[in-house]
This record gives sequence, structure tokens and C-alpha cells, in this order.
Amino acid sequence: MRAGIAGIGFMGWIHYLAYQRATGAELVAFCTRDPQRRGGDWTGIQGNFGPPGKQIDVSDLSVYETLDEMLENDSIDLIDICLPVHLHVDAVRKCLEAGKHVLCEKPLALNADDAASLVALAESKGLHLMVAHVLAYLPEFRLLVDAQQSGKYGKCLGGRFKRVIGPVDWNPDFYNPEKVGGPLIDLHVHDAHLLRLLFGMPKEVISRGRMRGETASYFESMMTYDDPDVIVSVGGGTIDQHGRPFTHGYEVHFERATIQFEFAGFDDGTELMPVKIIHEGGKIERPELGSGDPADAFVIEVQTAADVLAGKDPGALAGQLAADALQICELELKSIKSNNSV
Ligand SMILES: NC(=O)C1=CN([C@@H]2O[C@H](COP(=O)(O)OP(=O)(O)OC[C@H]3O[C@@H](n4cnc5c(N)ncnc54)[C@H](OP(=O)(O)O)[C@@H]3O)[C@@H](O)[C@H]2O)C=CC1
Ligand SMILES: O=C1CO[C@H](CO)[C@@H](O)[C@@H]1O
Repeated sequence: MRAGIAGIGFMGWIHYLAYQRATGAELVAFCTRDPQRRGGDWTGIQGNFGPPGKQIDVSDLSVYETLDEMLENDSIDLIDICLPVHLHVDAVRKCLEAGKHVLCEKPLALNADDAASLVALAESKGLHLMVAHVLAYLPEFRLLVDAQQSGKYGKCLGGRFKRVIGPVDWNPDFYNPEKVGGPLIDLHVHDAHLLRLLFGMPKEVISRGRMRGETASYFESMMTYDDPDVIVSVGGGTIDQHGRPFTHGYEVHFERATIQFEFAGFDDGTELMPVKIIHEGGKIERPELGSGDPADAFVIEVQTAADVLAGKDPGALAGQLAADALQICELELKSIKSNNSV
């Protein structure tokens, strides 16, 4: 698979690093508005994980200022979209119209209708639209999906999930529904996608939350499914207190095992309650889960995209799952706003 990255920011850099390590997925091009970055100076990029950006060798890469120019390169199979979310819909549409497969960073769009229209467009063109929902490739979360799919611990009966951050002062548009969509669409969508993978679409959603403008800033949701035994609660959002770390975690129970995990990224270091699988009968297993570097999951992600172009099932990357995840977030917002279950 020959790929071109659109947008060189935090995710553009992480995806670039992933292509350096992936097999079968080759980065051949990128586009950026920034002349310095077109010259390979990617210093100054720094996200909340991964190494800082550095000078890269662009001699073997085709470099463009705009996506339109990059789309004229017939040798590119797939465009890897690492642009801000408010640009995703136009960018994905353009790529599909130009006959390119797409791997788009999460969330696919700012709302479920736009996401569904992109999925339909890809289908009508016979192209793959994949969404880089990375959680399903992080080993701490992957093992839940694998256990659910293999049925090795019996039915997945439910769980509690959380994903919370401190104040978002790095992005003034964070709570703007036209730009980022607040924590529901930017952050919680990771869990909505995971829940969709584990449990399907909920039958009923009951959410309560604190609003900030048109979007929820902090919320708790209960979800029920066709199977009355399955009970899920999920919470998240922003706590506006400086120093409050990013945290995520879960406790998920199956018929024959319970799995627990917690992570906190404090300013002065990370703290972890590593994954534990508590088996029926009480045996506690502490599985070895790779290097702990989240960047590894992006290598698997681009490698999986290449496998999809070679004929494999898209699995967690399927565009429809990303559209469903946005629909779950919208159901939660609707429940919060109406003070009713939906
Ligand atoms: N999976 C994950 O863990 C994460 C996913 N994300 C997702 O990745 C996507 C990109 O986020 P992130 O990399 O953090 O964002 P950044 O702001 O760091 O990078 C986005 C890049 O898009 C380009 N761009 C082009 N047009 C515009 C425009 N009009 N306004 C702003 N930027 C523009 C810029 O690159 P240039 O100057 O080269 O054109 C910019 O650097 C989002 O969808 C986000 O939700 C983000 C963080 C983590
Ligand atoms: O997906 C993401 C990971 O978490 C970040 C917050 O810490 C989000 O802003 C980002 O979009």
C-alpha cells in the first residue's frame, strides 16, 4: 500500500513514525501548508505521547502544499487524513471522489449524519473508508475485543469505562460543535467505538451531564442492550482543574473472567494499574502486554489498513463502526439535553 499523509501535526508525525516501522505500508507522500515542514523540518511537533518531531529526510517522498495536488499523484493508493476533525468530511469526500482509499483519524466527522454519508459514498465507489480508532489496537483494550470475539471467557456481560481529562487550554475551539465537538466527540468517541465493538448498538441510553454551551463537558451514561443481562456504564469528559491528569480505564466482566485496567498521566509521571485478568476460581493473571508505548498501536493500525487493501476484513477500522460511535455519542447528548432516556 502506497500512502500519503494529509496534515502534519501531532497525528501526522505519529503516523509518519508508524509507516517507518510497518511492513506492507509505505509512506510515499505528504502534504502540508507549512513550507518548513515541506522541507522536512518537523521540529516543534509534540503531542501528549511519542517523541518530539525532528528533521526528516524528504528526498524519497513526494511533497505537496495541498491535498488537491497530492490527489493528482496516481501512484498513491490511500490517503491518511491527519487533519483537524472539522476538515475531515470535505477531505474524505475529495479523496473518495479522486478514487483513493482513505484512512481517517478519529472522529470520522462532527456528527453521525455526515459520517454515514461518507460511508455510503465509499461504498458507492467501491473504496475502503477506514477510521483510525486506535483504542482497539492498544493492547490493554485489544484484549477485551479479542476476548469478546473469541468467547474465551464466555459472554461479555458489561462493565464500567472512564476517560477524563483536565482543562483543555491548548485548543480554544475545543467546545465548539462546529470545530471539535467537546469531550464527547473528541475524547469519549474512543469509548463509544469500543462499546460498539464489544456490545453492538445500545437499546437504551440514559445520560446525565454538565453542559458547556451546546455540548456536554462531563457526563455519565448507562447503556442497556437487547440482552437484558448486559449492563454498561461509561463516564468521561473534562474536569477543569489544573494538574488533573488524563485518565482512562475499565472493569469489564465476562461470564468466566473479570478484567481491570487504569492509567493516569500525571504531570510528574504516569501511574498504572496494569491489566489484570481475574479468572473464575480466583486466579489472577497479569499478562505481558508489549512495550507500553502507545505509538506501537499506530504501527498495527497502518499495517492493518494495508492488509485491508490486500483483501482482509477491516475489523475495528470499518467506517460504519466509526459512524455508529458518533451515533452513540449523539444519543448520549440527546439524553443529557432532554433529561430522558433515549
Ligand atoms: N488517535 C489519537 O490518539 C489521537 C487522534 N487525534 C485526532 O487526529 C486529528 C488531528 O489532530 P492533531 O494531530 O492533534 O492536530 P494538529 O493540530 O496537531 O494537526 C493537524 C494538522 O492539520 C493541518 N491543517 C490543515 N489545514 C488546517 C486548518 N485549516 N487548521 C488547522 N490545521 C490544519 C495542519 O498541518 P499543516 O500545517 O501541515 O497543513 C495541522 O498541523 C483529529 O481528528 C484528532 O481528533 C488527535 C490526537 C490523538
Ligand atoms: O484522541 C485524543 C486523545 O486524547 C486527547 C486528550 O488527551 C484528545 O484531545 C485527542 O483527540
